[in-house]
Formats: sequence, structure tokens, C-alpha cells
Amino acid sequence: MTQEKQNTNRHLTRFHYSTEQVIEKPFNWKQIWRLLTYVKPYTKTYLPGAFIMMLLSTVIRLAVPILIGKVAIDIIIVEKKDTRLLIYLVLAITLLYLINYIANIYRIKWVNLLGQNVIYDLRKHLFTHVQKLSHRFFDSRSAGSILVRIMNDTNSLQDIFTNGIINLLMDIITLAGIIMILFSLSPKLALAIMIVLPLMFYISTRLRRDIRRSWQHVRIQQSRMNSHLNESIQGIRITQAFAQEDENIAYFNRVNTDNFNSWRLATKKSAKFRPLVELSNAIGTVILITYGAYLILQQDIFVGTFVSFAFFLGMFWEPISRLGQMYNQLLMAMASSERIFEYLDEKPIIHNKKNAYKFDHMDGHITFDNVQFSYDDERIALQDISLNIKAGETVALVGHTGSGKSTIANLISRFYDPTKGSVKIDGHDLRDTDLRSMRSHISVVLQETFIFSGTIMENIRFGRPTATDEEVIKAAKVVGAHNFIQRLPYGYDTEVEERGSILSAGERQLLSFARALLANPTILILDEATASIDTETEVMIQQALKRLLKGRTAIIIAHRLSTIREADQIYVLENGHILESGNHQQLMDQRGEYFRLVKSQFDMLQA
Ligand SMILES: Nc1ncnc2c1ncn2[C@@H]1O[C@H](COP(=O)(O)OP(=O)(O)OP(=O)(O)O)[C@@H](O)[C@H]1O
Repeated sequence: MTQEKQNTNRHLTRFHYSTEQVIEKPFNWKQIWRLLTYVKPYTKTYLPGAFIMMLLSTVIRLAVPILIGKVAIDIIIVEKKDTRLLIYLVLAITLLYLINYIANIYRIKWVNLLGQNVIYDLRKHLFTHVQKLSHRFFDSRSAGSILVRIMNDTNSLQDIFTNGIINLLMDIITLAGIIMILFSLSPKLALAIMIVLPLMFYISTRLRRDIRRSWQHVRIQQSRMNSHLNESIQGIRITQAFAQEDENIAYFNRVNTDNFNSWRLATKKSAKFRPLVELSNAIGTVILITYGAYLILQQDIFVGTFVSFAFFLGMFWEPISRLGQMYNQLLMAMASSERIFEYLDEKPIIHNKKNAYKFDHMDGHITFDNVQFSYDDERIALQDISLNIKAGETVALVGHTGSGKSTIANLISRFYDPTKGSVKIDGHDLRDTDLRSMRSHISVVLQETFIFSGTIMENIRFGRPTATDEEVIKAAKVVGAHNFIQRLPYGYDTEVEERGSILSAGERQLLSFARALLANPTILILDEATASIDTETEVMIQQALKRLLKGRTAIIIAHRLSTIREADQIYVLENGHILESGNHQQLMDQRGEYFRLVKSQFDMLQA
């Protein structure tokens, strides 16, 4: 292997998506029942309609071969030789076919409506559920793989609900009907034909596990591809900046090839089913002709019965083959539904207790009592943290990267619960409070401001959806965003794409301030942007910040000296501990870590 190739391979290991493993569970009826609960809302509408149409059409299909073979040939032609009766019979059969045609139209229509509605409900349920899941869930999964479950996995269930259920019933009824009719026409001939059934059974049981696993594998490959796609498109700017496009393409090619190969394998395995069914059909036909002719010669059966048999035999393999396909579909649906139910069974770790305390009003007094927290079992992110942040105070958290500043902010918003100790607001342990009412009094401004696709107006209004246009504009004016918004091509109606790429970092920051101000929170958590911005914007942001903080409890993950200096309390963190605390002057006098931090920043600015 060349050095270059070795390097590329080493680099490619950075693309590692750990989320998807094969969920291997035996076929289980419980899961099918659980899926069927989604049909329940339609048991008074589409389902009975489709069922009646299916029944009608099945009865007609079963009756016609008897009318042609037994009635037309054996009775009317051979026995009675009555032409008029034959004409009536032909007319009756034509009418039956017409009814069958209409029944089929309605069956397909209602079955499709049923399927679409069920998928709509399932996707809604899944999305609603995922929205409520805690940060821990998202920490361990890529956005792409979540996307696949909401879109692809629900899509793959569509077939089972559109054609699956009704076709399954239709095929089972048809099969049972045919078997009964065949046995009543000639038990000997019926028994002879059934010899191939064990072969069919063997085929379906042997192949089924294999097929199921390969389809599961396809989903995993798709999920990997989506995860990579999602990440590489989101990170395209960095990719281009580091000239890593080729590496990205190489990895994508590999994922794409894996995806292609897994599809090929799965379809190859599934494709074995049909030819084997055809083979059984052929064997059955040979038996029918040979043994049937023998029975006619023995005068055991009449020609008409033989004709009915031939008709039914043609109809016999069709549902069996479809049942085989249906089984494939069912296996695929099992794989998808397992993956969907895995998410639906994921309980939000952070949830409301019974009789949780509702914050109708919040003063904004925050306390941390000996808090310990770790994201995983391996590392402790916070230890022995005790804070007392009085209502209306501005607190700055400073410290080296990874020291635990954002973790403190995460605990105040209750994105996670502490492993030990407690976090309280106004004396209420957050674990005993109502999440929604608690968070409605808190606003978070992240360093990386998230801009949603939509207009500037809508983006600010995200802070309080009921706000009027005037209120939005007022908030923008207070934080000093109004001027730059007015200069945009359509002012407040300018469309910004996801992530707000047409705006500068400073502008995005001001927008998020306006959004936070509009929400009018009691507690404001702000992760100050580290992006270097020009002095003029810096001044503007500082002024905006002052207005934003007025009258609120503020926790600022501070990077700028100007912000830190004005804070009522400063906590210096190191490796998850509080190293020092006090106001600027007190900490400067201590000449400890804070002093060194300030000095190094000052030296840097001087330089
Ligand atoms: N979602 C997560 N899962 C696991 N570990 C995490 C997670 N988020 C943070 N950590 C770890 O917890 C520790 C504290 O991280 P935190 O984000 O609070 O640091 P910080 O002081 O805010 O850093 P920065 O200034 O770089 O934002 C770090 O060691 C980090 O690696």
C-alpha cells in the first residue's frame, strides 16, 4: 500500500457513526399487534369498507371457476344441453366481473387511504416523541440516523399498511376457499396437488431469516449514508477550507458502494422466492394434468370438474406466492418497526414528576448544592459545585476550555439532571418542577446562534410566537439590530436560510439577543461569542448586552474582559471545580488564577 493510500485510510476512520447496530429479535406477534394499533382509528371508516370490497371480490373470484367448469360444462352443456341457460350464465358471469371491477376500485382506494393515514399518524407520533427526548438521546445519535427513522423506516411500513393487511386477508380467504372447494370437488386430486405444499413451507422458513437480516443491513447502510451526507453538507465549508473534498468523496463512495451491495444482496435473496413458487406451480400443473386425466378416464371426475380444478390451480399459486412476498414485506416491516419502536420506547430521561411545581412567576434565584455531574460513566464533568446566584445578579463563568462552564448552563436549563446534589430555582429542586413552565422563564443564547429558515421577523419571533410585528421591531431596536435589518434587501421580511449564512457572526448574535429579549425571560443564559468581531460591532454588542441583562438573573459564559468586569459575581472553573469566586476587584486582589487569566488577556490585547 502506498504511503498516500495509508494516510487516506487512516483519515477515513474519522467517519465513524456508532448509532446503528443490527437489532436482532425473533419475529414477534406483539410487535405486529403494536403496529396494528395504528389502524384502530380507521376501524370504523376505511378498514371495514376495504374489507367488504375485498370479501365481495374474493367471493366472485371463487364462484366464477365453479360457474364455468361445474355449472356451464358439466350441468348446462353436457347434462341439460340448454343454450338459453348458457347465455344467461355468461351474462351473469359478465355482471359478476363488472361488480368485481368496481369492488376492486374501491378496495384499492380505501386501502391506500388507510395506509397513507396510518403512516401520517406514525410519523407524527415519532416526530412528536423525538422532540421531547432529552439531550442524552441526541448526544449519542447523529441527526442523519434520526432522519432515516422518521422518513425511510416509516416509508417502508407504508406497503404493509396499504396493500399488506387487506391483501393478506384476501389471500388467506382465497386460499382457504380454494382448498375447501378443491376437496369438495375431488379429494383425491386435491390431495395430490397439495404434495408440493411442504416444499413451499420449507422454502419460506429457510429463506425468511436470511432475507430479514439482509434488509436490516440495507437500512443500516442507508443510515450511515444519510449520517455522512448530513455531516458532510453541514461541514462543507470546513471541508473545502481544508481541501478535504477528495477524502469526503472517497468515503462517500465507500458508503454508497456498501449501500449498493447490501441492496443487491437483499434483492438477490428476496428474488429467490418467486422462482421457487413458480417451480411448485409447474409441479402442481404436471400432477393435475397427469392425475386429472387418469381420473377422468376412470370416470372418477367429470371434464367440468377438471376445468374448475385447472382454474383454481392457476389461482392457488398466486396467493401463495403473494403470501411469500408478503412475508418478505412483513420481515422488512418488522425490521423497520423494531427501529421505530426502539425510538418510541426511548423515555425522555428528563420529564415531569406527578404534581410538579408550576412556575407562574419566577424570581430567578439559582442555587447549586454540592452538585456533581458526569455525561458518561467515565469522566466527571462537575464536582462539588455550590453556587448561590441571587435574583437579578449577573454572574460570569470563566475558565479554560472544557472546565465545565456550559455544563453548569445545561443544568440550569435542566437539559440534564445532576448525578449528585441539587439545582434549585427559587428554592424548588428542578427535578420537582414542571419543565415547560420552568423553561418558559429561561432564555438561552448560544455561542453558535441557530437561525431557522424563514424571515428575520419569524426568527426573532421564535422567542415569543404570540408577539406582534411591532413588538419584534421594538426588541430589535433595543438590542441595536434594527439598523442592519433595515439595510437587508427586504428588511424584516428577508428570507434567511437555515443557519443564517447570509448574516455575519455579529449580526446573528444581535438577532439572537433580540429573540431572547422578546421572550422576556427571568433568567438569561448566555454563551458569549468568541468570534472576533470589529470594535464597532463589539461596542454595539456590549451595549445590547447591557440592555438585555437589565432586571434579569444572568449567567454568562464570558470571554470578554468588559463583560467579566461588570459581573456581580465571577466563578473561575477548573476541571469541573470552582477554583475562585468573587467580583472582579476581589479576585484581582487575590492574585490567583483569575488574575493570571485577566493578565494574559490584557497582554494579548496589548500585543
Ligand atoms: N454531551 C457531552 N457528552 C459527553 N461529554 C461531554 C458532553 N459535553 C461536554 N462534555 C465534557 O464535559 C466537560 C465539560 O464540558 P463543558 O462543555 O462544560 O466545558 P466548557 O467549560 O463549557 O468548555 P468551552 O469553553 O470549550 O465551551 C468536558 O470535558 C467535555 O469534554
